[in-house]
Amino acid sequence: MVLLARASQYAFAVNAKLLTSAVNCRAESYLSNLVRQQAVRCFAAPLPGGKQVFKRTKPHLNVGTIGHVDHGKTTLTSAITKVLSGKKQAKFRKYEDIDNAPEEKSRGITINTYHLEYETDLRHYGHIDCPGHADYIKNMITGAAQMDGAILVVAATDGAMPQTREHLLLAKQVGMPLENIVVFLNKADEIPDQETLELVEMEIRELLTEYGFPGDKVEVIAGSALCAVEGKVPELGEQKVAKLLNTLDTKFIIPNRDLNTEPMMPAEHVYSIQGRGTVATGKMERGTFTRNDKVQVVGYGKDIDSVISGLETFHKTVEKAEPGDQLGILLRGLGPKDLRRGMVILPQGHKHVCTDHAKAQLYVLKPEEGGSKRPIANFFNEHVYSLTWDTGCLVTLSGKDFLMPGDAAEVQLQLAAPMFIEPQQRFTLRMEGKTIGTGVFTHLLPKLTELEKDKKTRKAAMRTEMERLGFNPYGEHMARRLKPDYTNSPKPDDNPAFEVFKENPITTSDWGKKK
Ligand SMILES: Nc1nc2c(ncn2[C@@H]2O[C@H](COP(=O)(O)OP(=O)(O)OP(=O)(O)O)[C@@H](O)[C@H]2O)c(=O)[nH]1
Repeated sequence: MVLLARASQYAFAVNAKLLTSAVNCRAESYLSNLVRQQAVRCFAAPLPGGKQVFKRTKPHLNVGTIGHVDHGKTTLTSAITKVLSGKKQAKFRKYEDIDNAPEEKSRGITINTYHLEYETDLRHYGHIDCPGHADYIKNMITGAAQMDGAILVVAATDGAMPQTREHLLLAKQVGMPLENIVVFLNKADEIPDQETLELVEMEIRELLTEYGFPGDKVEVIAGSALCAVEGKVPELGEQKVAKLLNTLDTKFIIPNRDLNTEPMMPAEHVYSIQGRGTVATGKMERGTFTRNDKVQVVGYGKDIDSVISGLETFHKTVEKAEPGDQLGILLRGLGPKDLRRGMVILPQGHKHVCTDHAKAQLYVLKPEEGGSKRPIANFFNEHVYSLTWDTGCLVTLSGKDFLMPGDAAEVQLQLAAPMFIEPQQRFTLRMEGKTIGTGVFTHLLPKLTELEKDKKTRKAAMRTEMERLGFNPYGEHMARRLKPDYTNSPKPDDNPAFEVFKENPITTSDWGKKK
């Protein structure tokens, strides 16, 4: 019996190690095969020695690289590990180790988020390298949901580009503290004159202020990630990366970590290990989990009971998972089809009720904020992103025919499935590859009835709306028909949704509290 337990312990330890390296890889189908193959091998030849235990010797913070495609996020991630590897505070990751999925290699872009750890003299960091390409914004959002702070990478050769703006908005939307941002003005090796660098810096500071960050106070570091990786021009490379790390250590605050509340972890990825169970990875939002805790996984209309049979962070066993930890939770008895990204792990006996219907305060972005020119009509179909989940949703308005870009209003969202929602939880609305609105859920409403969910009922409601208005408000031409008039657009001071984003961000400790 003891042997069996030992064997299974080894198997999980080794599987989990391989799994964590799998977590670090990015093509999921490729990975699940890899994990399965390796799992079989591990059972056959368990390695002696077990697993290292994660020791909390330094405060932990989750940071990540965000910014426009090709501005150098992955190169900077690699550069950080190179600089710290010299002090044995990180394992050096080459560029190819980070963008290692076949499609990433062939296209030369990041598609999935990549998680790694490093430490400085003062802190332990979980680092998430996010994709910059607009097509992979979903992965960026789930990656950003786990960050406590962001390194905005802007190529000095290009300046601010569309995803620089969109990532700033999304970073803010996930609720990271506003002071936890630093700008790395990359590719400074290609800019011969100081004046150009200063101009780009000014532009970025204005942009930060526009999005509600303290633009005049944020540290902007002009340097070159490539020089740091290649060990050239240290005053642009290594020294600037060291300065960046110093900023993370000294300027970034550690958000309030609430240990004494009901635990909650949204799953960012799900991996299955044949014969052992399923692992959900993600950031522990609040409370604590330990091995053998009885849990329930909720979301997408499911609630499934399980038991935590293993907890890991960055290849090491965790005895007690705490808020902020980037975890892999092995869930006993669950298959790969039981779980999916976006589901949330709660303790059994929790009081949370998932719903597919909620009231929210929505701000519709203007085109110059990265939004669309199209107004949002009643019964409009969009896609909503919150925590690590995303699903289709229908927007209903009250007392208004349309929401124009620049408008803020109370709306109701009818989701395609019951999801984990709490008052004050932030969300993003996207349509046709564009972020068109941001908001916060304010009230949970009772689940939709079968009649309300019925497609025919919804189509009939849209038809009635068209008849009432005397035209079709759902087509693309609406942007031409209803020209937004920004003279009536609420100013930041009287715009309640905008205010929500301006005020102090919600900390993890607020999330469990019912307002
Ligand atoms: N000259 C110069 N080139 C750089 C620098 N940093 C990165 N690059 C180059 O810029 C290109 C893009 O770099 P990546 O690190 O892949 O950019 P990214 O932002 O991670 O791209 P995505 O993840 O796909 O959004 C690569 O060819 C890098 O070698 C730098 O400091 N100077």
